[in-house]
Amino acid sequence: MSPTLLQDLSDVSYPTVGHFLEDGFVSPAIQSLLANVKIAGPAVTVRIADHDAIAMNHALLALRPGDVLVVDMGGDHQHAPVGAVTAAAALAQGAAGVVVDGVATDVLELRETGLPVFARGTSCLTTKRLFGTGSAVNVPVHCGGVEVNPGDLVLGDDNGLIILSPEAAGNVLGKALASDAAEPAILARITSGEPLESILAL
Ligand SMILES: O=C([O-])CC(=O)C(=O)O
Ligand SMILES: [Mg+2]
Repeated sequence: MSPTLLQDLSDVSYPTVGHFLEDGFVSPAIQSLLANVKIAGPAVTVRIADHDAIAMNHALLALRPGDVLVVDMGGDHQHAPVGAVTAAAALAQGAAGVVVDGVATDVLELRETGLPVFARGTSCLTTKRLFGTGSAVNVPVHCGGVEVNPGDLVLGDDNGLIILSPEAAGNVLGKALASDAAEPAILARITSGEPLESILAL
C-alpha cells in the first residue's frame, strides 16, 4: 500500500466513491453511533462465535495504531461485543475505529470516548468470557454483506461504510478526487441562479 493512500483516501468525500463503484458498500443498517466521524484505516478482523468475549480480547491485542477493528458476529445481532471497556482498550491501542456487524453497548460511554464505533444498533445484552474455540482473529470475515480481508481499507463516516482492497481503493482514488474538485463549481453555478437546463446534462 502506498504510504499516502490512506491520507489521500481520507481527503475524498466517501459518498463520491459511490459515484464510481457498486461493490464494497456495507449495509446501511450499520451506522456510526457517534456524530461527525470520518475514519480511514486497514482492517483487523475478528469472527466471534457463540457470543464469546475472549475473541475480542485477542483482537484488541492485535490492533496497531490506525487500524480499524471489524467484528463479524456471525449473524448474532443480540449480543454486544463492544462497549465502554473494549472501546477504551481499542483507543489505548490507537485504533481509528470499530465496526460491528451486530450491536454495541454502553453507548453513552462510547460517545464519551470519542472512538468512532459503527453498529446495527445497541443492546444491553453483552458477550461473555466463554473461552470457546470457534472464534478467530485476522481471518476473512463478512460485514454488512461485504467480504473483508485483513488489511482491506475501511472508510467510514456519518453516511456509512465502504470496505475496499487497497488495489480497488487506489483505482478509484483519482476519479473521486477529480469529482470532488469539480463539484464546488457546479454548486456555485446552481446557487448563482444559472438555468438548470444549462448545468444538468439531460
Ligand atoms: O463486555 C462486552 O461484551 C462489552 C462491554 O460491555 C464493554 O466492552 O464494556
Ligand atoms: Mg461494558
